[in-house]
Amino acid sequence: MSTNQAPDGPRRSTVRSLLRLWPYARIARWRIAGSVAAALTASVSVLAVPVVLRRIVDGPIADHDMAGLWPLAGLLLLLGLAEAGLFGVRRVVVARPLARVEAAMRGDLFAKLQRLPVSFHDRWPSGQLLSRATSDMFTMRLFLAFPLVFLIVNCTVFLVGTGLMFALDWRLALIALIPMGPLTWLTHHFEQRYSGAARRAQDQNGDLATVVEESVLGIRILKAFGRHRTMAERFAEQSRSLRETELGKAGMLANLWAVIVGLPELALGAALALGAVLVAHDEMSAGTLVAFLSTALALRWPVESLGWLVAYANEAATATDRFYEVMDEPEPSDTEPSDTEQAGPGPAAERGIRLSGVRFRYPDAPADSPDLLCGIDLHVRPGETMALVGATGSGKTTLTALLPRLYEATGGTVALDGRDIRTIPRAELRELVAVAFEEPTLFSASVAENVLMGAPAAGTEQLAAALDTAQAHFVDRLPAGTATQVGEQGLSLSGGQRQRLALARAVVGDPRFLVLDDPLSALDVHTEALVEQALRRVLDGTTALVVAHRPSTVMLADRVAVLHEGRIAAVGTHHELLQSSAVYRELMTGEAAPVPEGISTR
Ligand SMILES: Nc1ncnc2c1ncn2[C@@H]1O[C@H](COP(=O)(O)OP(=O)(O)OP(=O)(O)O)[C@@H](O)[C@H]1O
Repeated sequence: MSTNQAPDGPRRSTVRSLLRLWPYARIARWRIAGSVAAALTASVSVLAVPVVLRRIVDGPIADHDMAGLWPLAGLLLLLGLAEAGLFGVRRVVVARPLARVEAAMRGDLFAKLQRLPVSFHDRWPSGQLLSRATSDMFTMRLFLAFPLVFLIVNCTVFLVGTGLMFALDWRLALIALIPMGPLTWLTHHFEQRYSGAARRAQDQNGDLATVVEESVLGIRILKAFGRHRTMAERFAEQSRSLRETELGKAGMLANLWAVIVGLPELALGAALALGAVLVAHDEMSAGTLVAFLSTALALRWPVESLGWLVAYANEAATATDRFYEVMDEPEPSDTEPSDTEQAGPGPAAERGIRLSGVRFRYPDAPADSPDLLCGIDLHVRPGETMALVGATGSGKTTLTALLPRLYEATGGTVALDGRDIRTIPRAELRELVAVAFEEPTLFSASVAENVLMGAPAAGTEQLAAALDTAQAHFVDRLPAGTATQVGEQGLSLSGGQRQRLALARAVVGDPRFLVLDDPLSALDVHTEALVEQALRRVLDGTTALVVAHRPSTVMLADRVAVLHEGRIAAVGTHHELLQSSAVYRELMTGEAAPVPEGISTR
């Protein structure tokens, strides 16, 4: 799916999208209602001004009664103060709870991202997710704080003010309202066009975040290859597209604004001219004309604000859509096992890891390509270490990712100790199977926190043992030992050091099943030998599948499985396979002919 395009299909309804904010907005419903009440009272007090003005003009001013003027002038002042005070109250009432709403939405989005399968993250650029968790959240919060309140308040004020104008003089009111028809049509038309542009801008914002993130994370490569200029150009281009979309939005809004402001002014001018004629013919009092004028002026803001309120509502609806595009993603099912399935390990023959007829293809693989894995049958006996070898790109990493259900097999079954992994609760499965990938990922946390991620309940002794197994003694020389913070993604450590910490993380929980994806690839020969020695002890007590590229890693295993063209082509010991499997021989030695007995393959 393209994540930087508005989804196709029927045009979405702004109102329906905004209604989806309710589950979160309800956290602050009373505060929002209080805010609406305060703003409404303030606005209605503004509408009381023309009524008082009429009394002043037709009363004390017409009668030259100064004594009668002061109380009414005092009332005007009070109305002004009430309006200012209530608008202040509105801001205070709503600010804090809306920060809570935003925090709740962001928390749910983050939790959802953690639960979504790896295949989702393969599809979605991280910048798109980042912008949904930041700028979109801000847009939604701001909408609840201001535009939502003003949409309700301004519509109410408009209706009350219109009623007041009709009560003052229906002829003038009719003239003043003539522009409403064209304005309604125009706003509807604007909303349709603006929503497309708003979506485009928010998606482009996400793309821009992706470029920034990639260039920051890949800064070493960019510098080393002198590609920072190319990246800067890419950034400038994305930034230009975003600017053009934003300018387009501003242009649309400016055009609407010109009509929204201009048309009512013309109508008001015509109403005033008629009013002046009526006053001259004594068919209307001067006070009524003043009151009508000030009512019409008080309605200017509600009408003029319509453009940006509709625009902002649209942005918030788009942000809501983008938020729910992630929240609505189906999560992998975590089937609760039945009693029989929970009964524990199956028969002895079924113990260990068993893959039967396992098929797999990536969702975005070309339709005419064969499955990457097309019928894998493999049994790793309990306590056995099985090495998995195969040409580069043959699917070894993919196969290992099926065990902890990072990807779901598209056919066949994977069973651990006789239990289909789809029936094992995910949390339990992740405890049973520990993994270390070729690309070791560390987090901005201490060494200890990174390693203990593999077994949160483990103590310092297990931590030390795991570091020892992984030959990660370099930790002792770090400034604060295991409490040393490793930089973002562990970039302050060398590749080999990161790999050893990842290995320690995999073994710290003493897992029942261990999956290692070429765990020693970044180590020098000396360290590799030391890690191998220690690893041998760990592998003795566990059932393991180890992806191996080099004979030295293969030597850790009891048996070797050869992955070739989506199937297990051969299984046997290293020496057996050197004799019997041409594919294996070629992989290990680069030669297809049998290797004479006694010749080392290292
Ligand atoms: N997330 C993904 N989405 C789509 N295709 C993928 C994805 N990950 C890997 N592939 C493709 O699947 C194939 C197998 O990849 P995999 O990483 O499993 O191979 P491998 O045998 O581990 O390779 P290597 O020995 O180089 O590590 C490759 O052709 C790769 O392009």
